[in-house]
Amino acid sequence: MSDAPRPDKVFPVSWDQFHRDTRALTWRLHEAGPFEAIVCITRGGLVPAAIVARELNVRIIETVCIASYHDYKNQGDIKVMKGVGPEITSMRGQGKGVLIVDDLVDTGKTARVVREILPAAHFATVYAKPMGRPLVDTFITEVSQDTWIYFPWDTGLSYVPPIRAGGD
Ligand SMILES: O=P(O)(O)OC[C@H]1O[C@H](OP(=O)(O)OP(=O)(O)O)[C@H](O)[C@@H]1O
Ligand SMILES: Nc1nc2[nH]cnc2c(=O)[nH]1
Ligand SMILES: [Mg+2]
Repeated sequence: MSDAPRPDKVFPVSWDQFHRDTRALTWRLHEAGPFEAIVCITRGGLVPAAIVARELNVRIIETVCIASYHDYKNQGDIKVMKGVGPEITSMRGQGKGVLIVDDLVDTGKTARVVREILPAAHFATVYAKPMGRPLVDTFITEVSQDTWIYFPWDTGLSYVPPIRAGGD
């Protein structure tokens, strides 16, 4: 018996879908900008940040390194392992003109911590769950709170049994 997680609902996302969703996010951000710099929340924010930076032609990219989920669905204390550097903090107005990018917002705990660091920055995620949604300025797709999103970098192709077992 596999001890793989069995979530209530799952939302698997392919590379292709992730790229399309992030591009759609970027169209909205293009209207909300311009942005001088991107701060991505590692590690999940690295992938959308690369796509957004390419589309919006942003060359200054900083990381804020945060860990909270030790394993599937178990969130511990938020640990800021690396904050943002002086290139970002010395910018005018507490993050004005800075775009924060993450893959998703769930409970909003991570977003809250990063917003404290850069209160005037624009916060964008590709996906949002209801609890975290108020903390995000721009997102593309909302999923229910009891849904677990599987990103393409966390998954691989595998056999799926038919919906009706056996058959005759
Ligand atoms: O809204 P919250 O409940 O705080 O959850 C959202 C955060 O959880 C995930 O990161 P995680 O801490 O799992 O680290 P990772 O990005 O390195 O996978 C995700 O990438 C978000 O950053
Ligand atoms: N992969 C993934 N990480 C998360 N961290 C918090 N919520 C989620 C989720 O739904 N999927
Ligand atoms: Mg993350």
